[in-house]
Amino acid sequence: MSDGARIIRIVAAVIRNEAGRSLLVRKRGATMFQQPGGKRDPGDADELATLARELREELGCELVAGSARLLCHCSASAANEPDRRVEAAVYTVNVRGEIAARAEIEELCWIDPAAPNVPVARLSREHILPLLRGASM
Ligand SMILES: Nc1nc2c([nH]c(=O)n2[C@H]2C[C@H](O)[C@@H](COP(=O)(O)OP(=O)(O)OP(=O)(O)O)O2)c(=O)[nH]1
Repeated sequence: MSDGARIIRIVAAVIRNEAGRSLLVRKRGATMFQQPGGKRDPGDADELATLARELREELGCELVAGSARLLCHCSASAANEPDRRVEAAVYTVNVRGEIAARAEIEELCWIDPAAPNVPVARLSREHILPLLRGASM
């Protein structure tokens, strides 16, 4: 596989509640929890359009316009495809509406970024959760 084919580009969301816990999702058939989000579709105007669409599809909630802040760009081996790397643009966002597992999402979990009590995919565990520790963004 060429280097380009090995890379999966995604846009990912950090959603936090009042207690500072962060929302992770587990897809059907997967064991690891990861950030809500996904790959850009050809019809998406930009990264935030991708994020808004994925949040609607996966969680049934709406991205609050103007709330997204770029947290980081990061990369790790992909959770569900070990021979590939995932490269992510990660945004902290506010959402509106009730959050519920939809489509291919089997389980939701609000974790303490400093002490997740579920198995967490590498991108989140190594790069994203460390940025959230002690911060109540
Ligand atoms: N969404 C998301 N994907 C992640 C994370 N960490 C990580 O390794 N991945 C991997 C899992 C998958 O191999 C790939 C993303 O694929 P995906 O299946 O979530 O994206 P998608 O919803 O757009 O895909 P698709 O079902 O439309 O094909 O990136 C993460 O925190 N969030």
